[in-house]
Amino acid sequence: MSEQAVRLAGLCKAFGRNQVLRGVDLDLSAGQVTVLMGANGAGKSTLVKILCGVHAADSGSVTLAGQPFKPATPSEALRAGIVTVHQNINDGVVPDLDVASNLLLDGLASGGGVFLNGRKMRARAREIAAAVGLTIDVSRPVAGLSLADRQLVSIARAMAHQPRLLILDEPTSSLSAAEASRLFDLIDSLRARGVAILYISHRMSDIRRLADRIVSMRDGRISGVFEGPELDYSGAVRAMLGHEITEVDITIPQPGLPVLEVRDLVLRPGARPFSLTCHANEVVAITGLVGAGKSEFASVLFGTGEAVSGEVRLDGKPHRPASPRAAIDAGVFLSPKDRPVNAVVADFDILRNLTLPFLKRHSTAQFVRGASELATTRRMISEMGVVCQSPTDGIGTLSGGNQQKVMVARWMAEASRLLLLDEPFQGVDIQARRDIGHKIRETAATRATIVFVAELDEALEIADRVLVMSEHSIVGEHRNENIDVSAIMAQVVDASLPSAAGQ
Ligand SMILES: Nc1ncnc2c1ncn2[C@@H]1O[C@H](COP(=O)(O)OP(=O)(O)OP(=O)(O)O)[C@@H](O)[C@H]1O
Repeated sequence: MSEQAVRLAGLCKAFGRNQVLRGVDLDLSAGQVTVLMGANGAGKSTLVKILCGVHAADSGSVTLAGQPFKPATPSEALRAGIVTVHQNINDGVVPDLDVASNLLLDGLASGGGVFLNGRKMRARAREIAAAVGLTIDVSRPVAGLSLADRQLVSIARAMAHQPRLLILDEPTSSLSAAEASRLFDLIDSLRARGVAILYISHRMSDIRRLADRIVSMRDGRISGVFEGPELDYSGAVRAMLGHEITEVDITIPQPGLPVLEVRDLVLRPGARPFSLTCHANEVVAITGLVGAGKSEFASVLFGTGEAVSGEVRLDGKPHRPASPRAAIDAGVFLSPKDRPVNAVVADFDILRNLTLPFLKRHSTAQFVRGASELATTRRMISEMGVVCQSPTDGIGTLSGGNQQKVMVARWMAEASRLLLLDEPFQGVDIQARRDIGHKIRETAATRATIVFVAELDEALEIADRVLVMSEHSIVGEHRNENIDVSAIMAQVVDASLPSAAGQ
């Protein structure tokens, strides 16, 4: 039996009238990875925020190595050895500072600052970065880094401490497969050194790779604990949902008329030209590695990027939007990836966030506009299963996954010709993924052509066709019937292989 590092007993927490934690009892052991699973809004991040000193519990207790533990601030928790990598990436870094300052910040703040000059600081920062396998110019400002690199900086920063408990809240959602695998190796080595690890994720592949034990949470309570040599993954999912997962029904329709026609498009100098056609009522997925050019393609269609050459037509007419506004007016909508950074307006409520792009379309009379916005918002909250108290809740009071649902819903509330969804399943739980998948198919069947960017397993769950992108070009196209997954995987990693099906 491993040594018990942290014990939570009867933890309760409410925000106003919203009782979020309802008596959580949980033990975390040294040298063990406990995966915490729970639907969006179940209370996972709130639990984490109590452990790391962001929130205080209303009642209940935490014991750390046998001693009562009630951190009043995040730095107090950090000094006690509780290291947290948060879901919202900006919680773990200071974007205005450079990488070196971010990596050394906690030492400096706690009086451990012995770094007299910039050269020594940078050398120490490089050491910290190298310890987690991060190779990056440490004098670069964090604000200019990709989300994945920012996350690695926040992880490296956390590793600079001697963690007793390491908490990772959905750490892989914006990492490439190679970056995620590096993180998993790191977790393995920390586990071997006796660190207790609490890992929160909606990704089954992460869970299967890492879990020694799975704890399911539902409605603010622990609803199941699964351990032993054979972990019961389906049992854990059932315990977190309270029911079986409902699957998306895909009946692939005969393609309608062409809506989007792309001819000999070159996304970057030197990239291979590609062509494709997407038809009315079709659901098309694009999959590929991080950096393959999927988001760049979407940005060309949405007027935020430009191709080197080639032609795009929408309903037979040339489509070269000079701005997102021009794209929206032509009926092309884009829900960008990394929505916490790229889309959420933190100061607005759900209603304003949801209706923001369409303010002009709602009636000009103030009271009518209010009523129609409210009705749309209520409908989307219900259809997407957003867990909230009211449409006028501040967006920041929603759980991460529920914010994501609102941002995807934003673009499904109005009719479009072509709806582009970049990573619509980032941060959402397994049932929400099916619900959004269902909504995508329903929207396509009634009023749009949908092109979405996703992981292969997500693509196969809901798309009519799967396109593979590599090195800024489409290298494979597969109708989602009797699909050969290994052939797609080969194309994902090797652009030189021939396409399994022609255009
Ligand atoms: N600062 C806050 N003010 C008000 N309500 C909040 C606040 N933070 C969280 N909540 C509410 O607490 C509930 C649980 O949110 P929490 O972020 O803990 O969920 P979660 O399980 O981490 O979900 P996800 O998988 O979506 O990240 C939600 O209903 C959310 O609206």
